[in-house]
Amino acid sequence: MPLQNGSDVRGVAVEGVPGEKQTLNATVAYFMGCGLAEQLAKRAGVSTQSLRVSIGRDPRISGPLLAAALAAGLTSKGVSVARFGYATTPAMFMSTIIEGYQYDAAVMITASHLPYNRNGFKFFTKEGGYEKKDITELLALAAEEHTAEDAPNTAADARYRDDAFVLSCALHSEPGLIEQVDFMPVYAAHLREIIKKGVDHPDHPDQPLKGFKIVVDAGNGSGGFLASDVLAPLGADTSGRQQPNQLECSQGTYQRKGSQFLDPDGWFPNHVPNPEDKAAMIAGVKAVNTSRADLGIVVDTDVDRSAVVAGNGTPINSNRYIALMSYITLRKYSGTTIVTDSVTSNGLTEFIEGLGGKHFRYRRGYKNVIGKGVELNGQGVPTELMMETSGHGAMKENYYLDDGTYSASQIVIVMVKRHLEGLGKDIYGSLLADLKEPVESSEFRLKLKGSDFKEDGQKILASFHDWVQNGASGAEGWILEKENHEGWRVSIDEGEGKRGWCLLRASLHDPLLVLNAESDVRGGSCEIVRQVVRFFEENADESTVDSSKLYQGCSLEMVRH
Ligand SMILES: O=P(O)(O)OC[C@H]1O[C@H](O)[C@H](O)[C@@H](O)[C@@H]1O
Repeated sequence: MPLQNGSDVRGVAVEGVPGEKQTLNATVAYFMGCGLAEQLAKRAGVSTQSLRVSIGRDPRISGPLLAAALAAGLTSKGVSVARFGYATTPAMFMSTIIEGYQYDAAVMITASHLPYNRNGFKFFTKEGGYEKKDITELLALAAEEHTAEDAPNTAADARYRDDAFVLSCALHSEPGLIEQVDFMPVYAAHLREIIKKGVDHPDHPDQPLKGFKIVVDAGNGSGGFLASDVLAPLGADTSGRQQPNQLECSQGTYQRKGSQFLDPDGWFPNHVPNPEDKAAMIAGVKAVNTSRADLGIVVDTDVDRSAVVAGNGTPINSNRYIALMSYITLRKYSGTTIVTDSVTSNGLTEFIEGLGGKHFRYRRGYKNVIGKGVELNGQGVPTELMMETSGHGAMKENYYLDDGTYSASQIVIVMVKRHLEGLGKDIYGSLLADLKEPVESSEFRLKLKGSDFKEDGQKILASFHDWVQNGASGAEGWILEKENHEGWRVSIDEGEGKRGWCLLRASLHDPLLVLNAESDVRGGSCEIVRQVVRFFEENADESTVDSSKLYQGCSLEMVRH
């Protein structure tokens, strides 16, 4: 897809800097590369000439330009660069680990599940993803380079003409330092080994998935290789229906239904690849139902998030996905702690505790969730799984890597092993029977209007705390949860032994307050929201927050289970 004067590369976010959306273009990517060269060389105590960095990208339309600019910045300092083309975020990290490759650092160009015109960089060394402090240091180094006298003098004029800028950089960079590397087949082989070892099939160890139909919905992101290069070579039927009379007519040709949207297309023409997105999950369910598959796998653009669909068509994302991964983890590591984000259902805690595990309900943000797991292990608290309702999940045994591929592989392994034990192919009814789900759940995102939105949001949250604690009218039977790591989660007595909850918190990245509510009774979610409306009417100034969404009726944003 041709780029138009770089207009498509605006609004880039650098992962790891919550709330500070960078307006990056190729010029900035170039300087990011210069900064990265310097930062890594300093850390490793080696010259930039001996550094090796890999760059991958998802199919987002401005990816090639940003990759070229980043590579030009790195090579201008003498760093060797490997360009992988389409890749996934977990694959990029693994390029720092897998023998024979072991790059000093890896960069993924992606904005995860966000639309085609958004971009971000994710940086890795073999120690893991960059933390906020690493990004801050990198941005400072990049900014220094930007203002340095020896910066290419074309930068200023070309700022808004990124393609021209990249071209001029390319002319100055040393092509001998850039190598095109076909890494994804290596990574796919690594994943196949994980599944083979995990299943350890007594009869056909190299084809452990023979006899299973598994379909993938990659949403035209980078995850299509899972069907063709991982599952199919292991013996799975990834196409679905076998009978000619069941083929579906599409655009005049008969096609086998099954895995879908496998080809990378940065415009995401079918649905945004995102397991949190209803359209994406509906598409995954449809693929499983029409192909009568045993399992469906739905991934986001860069495949650090995933969800699955059970053979009976039940979508397993959010709380259900965490529950399933908790079951798998607790079978291997009994009694372990599982860290999740803050909006998980009460039923999930009961489920984890029922299996003998401990649930640490922390904050939103996968980096926060994983970081807490690392911290707990450091303190001697065994913590094997860290997972968000968004589909981000990491296991200690997998380098604490936020890896949707690994989670989905674990589910494939368990399904096959259970089948070998004579327990059938079902992974829903039998494994999640004890997971209590709320009757209703809802989420409302309320805009903070002012320039001091952070402060305004904190003030509103403080009043909400007092409003609940003082038992204000409307908040009778509302009790602040004992552990609150962001905003205020309230446990709500709904009568007859039933309990709902709501959480009011500030969004991680945007000027928003977010209200989540779950209820154990029909109409209960609306009732909770009605009380929160009362709180806003009495305590929040209309000029600082737009709470009108709450009035627009619960029905719009409420999901009935
Ligand atoms: O705080 P919010 O606006 O709900 O967003 C929070 C979410 O932002 C992104 O999607 C991150 O990838 C998630 O890890 C995080 O949980």
